[in-house]
Amino acid sequence: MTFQVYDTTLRDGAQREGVSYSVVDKLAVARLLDEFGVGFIEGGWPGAVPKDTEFFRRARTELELRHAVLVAFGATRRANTVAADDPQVRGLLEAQTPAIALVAKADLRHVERALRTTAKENLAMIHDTVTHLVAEGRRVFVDGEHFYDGYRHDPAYTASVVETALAAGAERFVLCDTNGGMLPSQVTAAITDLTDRIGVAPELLGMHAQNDTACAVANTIAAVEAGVRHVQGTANGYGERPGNADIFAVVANLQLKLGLPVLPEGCLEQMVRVSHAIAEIANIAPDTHQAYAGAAAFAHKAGLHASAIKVDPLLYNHVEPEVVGNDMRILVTEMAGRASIELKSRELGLDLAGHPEALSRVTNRVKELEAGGWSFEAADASFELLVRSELPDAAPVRPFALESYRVLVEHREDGAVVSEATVKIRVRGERVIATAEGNGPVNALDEALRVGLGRHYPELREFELADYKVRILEGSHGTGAVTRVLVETANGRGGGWTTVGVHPNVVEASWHALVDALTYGLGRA
Ligand SMILES: CC(=O)SCCNC(=O)CCNC(=O)[C@H](O)C(C)(C)COP(=O)(O)OP(=O)(O)OC[C@H]1O[C@@H](n2cnc3c(N)ncnc32)[C@H](O)[C@@H]1OP(=O)(O)O
Ligand SMILES: CC(=O)C(=O)O
Repeated sequence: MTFQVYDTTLRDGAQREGVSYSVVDKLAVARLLDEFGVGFIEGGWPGAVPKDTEFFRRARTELELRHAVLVAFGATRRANTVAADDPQVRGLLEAQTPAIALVAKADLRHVERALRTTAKENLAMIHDTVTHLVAEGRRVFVDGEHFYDGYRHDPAYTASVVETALAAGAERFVLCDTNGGMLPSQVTAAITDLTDRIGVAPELLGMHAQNDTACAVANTIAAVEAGVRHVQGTANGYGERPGNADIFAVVANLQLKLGLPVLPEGCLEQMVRVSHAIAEIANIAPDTHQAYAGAAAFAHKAGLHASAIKVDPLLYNHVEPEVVGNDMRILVTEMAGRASIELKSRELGLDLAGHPEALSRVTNRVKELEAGGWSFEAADASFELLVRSELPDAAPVRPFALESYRVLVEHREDGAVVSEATVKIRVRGERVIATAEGNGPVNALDEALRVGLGRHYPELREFELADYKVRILEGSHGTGAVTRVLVETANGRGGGWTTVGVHPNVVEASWHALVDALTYGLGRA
């Protein structure tokens, strides 16, 4: 039986607090999920949510899916009605999707207290709705809401819900951990007990796990290990409350750990791109530390890790990052050893392997500076300048020598605050004095430097101060507080670099970061 990867980013994922997709967003997310190779895309609840109705209407002409089947989601008919006459069920057919997912009550307490109907009528609601939709030519999935809680409370009744749905023609019965309270061992036990009790083939079952115990991915994998062959999840784990099973981690675990080829060839490598693109559309900052897809998923800080990675990257990576479209990165911090510095330098195109003394000097310097509040982790450009200054053949060309700088901040009578900076520098043998105004002292200093250097370095015009971050670091060991400044510079062609400066005085800290930014940028230009 074919393994089914079923995505519900556009339905359950849209139930996450703060997410609100437009129809255009939903179409774009569906295209991305298709590129990732999922087999099913649950697009929303037509008839209940107007945007979802519109999504399915536009999908008919605007979506060309290569891998996925579009699924409309809804509920069984209401109690004591006829499925064919239920407007909500009609809405599902009007979406004109090849497949429909029905949420059905699988916990007797919900039947009696939320639906306020009888055990028997709930089974009839499921049976009638499934047979009606199957007769209309639809593939039907039944999501058994609160399956696990219901199975604990009254296993015989919950098992009869599963039997009713499958007997009515449902393609899969999906075991939902709706409240997300299960642990993997409990999932395994329930599935084993259910299959023993009613003799259902586990391949006919699916798994839908909410993440309230932070076990959604683990619970999904446990279900697969118990024989389930349909998994549901959402991009980046978006979903109601803490979310859903992250479909990227689920699929990667299935392919790379259990050896199940659940995606078409070449699709797993799309993971990072698709994950980040969907985060962008959802307007949620990508989770740097997300397993597999996060920017830090293969980032190594500890010196000992780097020393083994130098021998073989797989000694400290559980898989090769490239298989999910990610990259390994070495972070340079106070925890770096010589191997970290060597590997990071290699990443930047600088070979320190043949310069053991320079390598030791850079390692010691990084440790010293980090102890004083510097941070090179996010400031590759400053790190590169530090390495280059230790390599005779690669030493950075300093574009100017400083004689002095001065910054004034003027609060005028009308409330305007203006900053003015003057720099006195030597550029290619010439003494230059330049003054400029800015909306703050750092902006004024940056402008004054550009005025002073502009005639000799016209390429400076392309550089732009893109971001500026300040952090006050509390003093320790009897030292005063220092200020750390990170400056991000854009090169006007979509690229950029980050530099760092540290000093008790914020202007001086900024000056260091600015000078590094210009030195690095001009060196590259
Ligand atoms: C576990 C999940 O996440 S399932 C997905 C849930 N998603 C959503 O709820 C998002 C979309 N929902 C909606 O737009 C609305 O809730 C609607 C259109 C579905 C229903 O809206 P309303 O008719 O105003 O009802 P309301 O939301 O207050 O209550 C739901 C009704 O559906 C009934 N119901 C709940 N589950 C089911 C079910 N599985 N089968 C049939 N009826 C159900 C409830 O008993 C309640 O009926 P009542 O009005 O007679 O009390
Ligand atoms: C269907 C669903 O989203 C749930 O039971 O959690």
